[in-house]
Amino acid sequence: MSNSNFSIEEHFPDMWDAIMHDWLADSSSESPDPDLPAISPKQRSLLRKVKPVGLMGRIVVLETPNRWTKESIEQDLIDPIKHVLKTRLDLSVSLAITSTNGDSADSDAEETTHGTGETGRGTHEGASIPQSVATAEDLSNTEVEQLVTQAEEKNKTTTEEAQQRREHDADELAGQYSASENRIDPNPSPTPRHWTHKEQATSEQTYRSAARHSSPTQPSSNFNDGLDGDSLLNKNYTFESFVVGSSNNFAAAACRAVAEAPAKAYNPLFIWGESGLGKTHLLHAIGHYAKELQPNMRVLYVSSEELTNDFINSIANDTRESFKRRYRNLDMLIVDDIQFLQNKESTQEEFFHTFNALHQANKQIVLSSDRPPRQLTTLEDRLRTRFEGGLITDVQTPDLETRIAILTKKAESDNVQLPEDVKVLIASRYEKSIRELDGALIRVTAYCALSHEPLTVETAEIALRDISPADQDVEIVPQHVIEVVANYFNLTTDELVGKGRAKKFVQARQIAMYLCRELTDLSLPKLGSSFGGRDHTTVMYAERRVRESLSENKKVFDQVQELTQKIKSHARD
Ligand SMILES: Nc1ncnc2c1ncn2[C@@H]1O[C@H](COP(=O)(O)OP(=O)(O)OP(=O)(O)O)[C@@H](O)[C@H]1O
Repeated sequence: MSNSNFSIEEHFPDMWDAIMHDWLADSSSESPDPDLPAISPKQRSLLRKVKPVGLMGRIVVLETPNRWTKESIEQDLIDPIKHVLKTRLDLSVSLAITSTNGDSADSDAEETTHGTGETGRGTHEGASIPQSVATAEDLSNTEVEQLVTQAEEKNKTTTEEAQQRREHDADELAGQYSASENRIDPNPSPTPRHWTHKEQATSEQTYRSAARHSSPTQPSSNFNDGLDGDSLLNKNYTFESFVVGSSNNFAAAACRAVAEAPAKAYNPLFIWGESGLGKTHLLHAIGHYAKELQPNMRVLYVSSEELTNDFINSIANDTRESFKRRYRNLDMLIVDDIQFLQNKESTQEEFFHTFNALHQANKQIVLSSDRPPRQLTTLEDRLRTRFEGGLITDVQTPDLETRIAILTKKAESDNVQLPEDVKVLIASRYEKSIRELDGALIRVTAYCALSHEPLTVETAEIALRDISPADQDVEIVPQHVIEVVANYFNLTTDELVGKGRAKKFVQARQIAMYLCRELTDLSLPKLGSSFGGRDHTTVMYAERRVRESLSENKKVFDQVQELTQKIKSHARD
């Protein structure tokens, strides 16, 4: 098999991570994909505990931390998981679930179903495993255990191979893939699915995406966008990956101090600054570093939106006590984007008590916002005063040198060879937000990979033409974007911003949200309200989804480029 062939088995753990991540994000979004089954909070928490061991033939081998989780998944989630894998990978599979604490033997399969003729038997790479089974129950316990061993062995080998390949593959760019029996989608649909994009991706890009989910040398173990266990910390956001410059050195130093001496240095620590300047990154970095220094530390990162949802659910499900336990039995509580608590009175009330309980117990609290506490005018005074009681620090727009350093770091971590002059070009154009800087880097590398062009200033110019700040004197408002995108996809503007969940609406809507985020300066909540009063998290989700597709799918890339041009000329008219 050529190095550039795409094998589902080889990439299965990463694909599982990405698919589950999407499913979870989708299930809490306001306009969930109708193709994905709805899941309850309990099912979400169960899914988070599943580790993909591998894909063996048509059997997906999954590991759970204990028997209870395993049994609950078998009871509640087998069919939804199969459905999602079928939808996303066009793969009909059965699931073999095990638990790590050795109790799988008494909880899994029905020995009696064996040899009935219903269950096909075959060999896979010399090992005796079932080829087609209707459900996980068709497997015996011994077979499940065998599968786990085989899948782990296989993972080990493919991970090593992948690592070697990556070292040689930097120049194997888009298009150099060929058909194989393991191709994901032999009949690509007119609207490509996420993993169809992967087929088109370069081996380098495949790993770029994989690297975002797992360490390059380790099999992936967790799907939540690289989220780390119960703390919900994103593994990519560490101090090591954070570039310190004059715009953020005070904030970064305060964050380190808090991680090194929680509840001693500054409590609470309040970080504020405009969108895309690294607040969230720093919050996660504090959590990681604190846990590195004190592994038993109980750290929790939540956005204020999640905090609000948790609180509302605790009322709806009558689980106030467990809410309190979750938030008060912590050593460090990190709450992002606290400005979204404004106008949410009961959540503010509850948070006030949580804050007091933690503070009095000498536990660390870290908060972020898009503005300083005194400008959180609709927040209750007593909360604002609490926030002002610790250290307040801000992050500012980075200078050119820092922006170049950030690009260098990002390119390195994505295994992209970025020439110095291209770095300077991008860094000197995108000054206001590091998210924008990253977006520009993605457009440039995606353009070169997808069009087989070398990465040069000339190709970067072409890739960035439509988002060049030279055009930023044109004022674009969401209505421009909505009209142009609706027209482009043959929809009415009402359909575009409406509640329709058919794929054609959802995809066009997500692209429109992405373009609004890129081409306007409006805040997430404002954009949410431009799209039929949706929540800001829906816009965030749409943005992430389109960003991912952009670097992996030529069709989406071209659509976004073309639409950008059309929107700008529409705004000029
Ligand atoms: N100094 C930095 N070094 C490396 N990457 C950075 C730095 N600052 C920001 N980033 C990256 O820029 C992107 C946006 O940063 P982040 O999400 O932390 O911004 P934010 O200030 O929380 O924005 P928002 O208020 O919109 O949530 C992330 O991918 C982050 O890793």
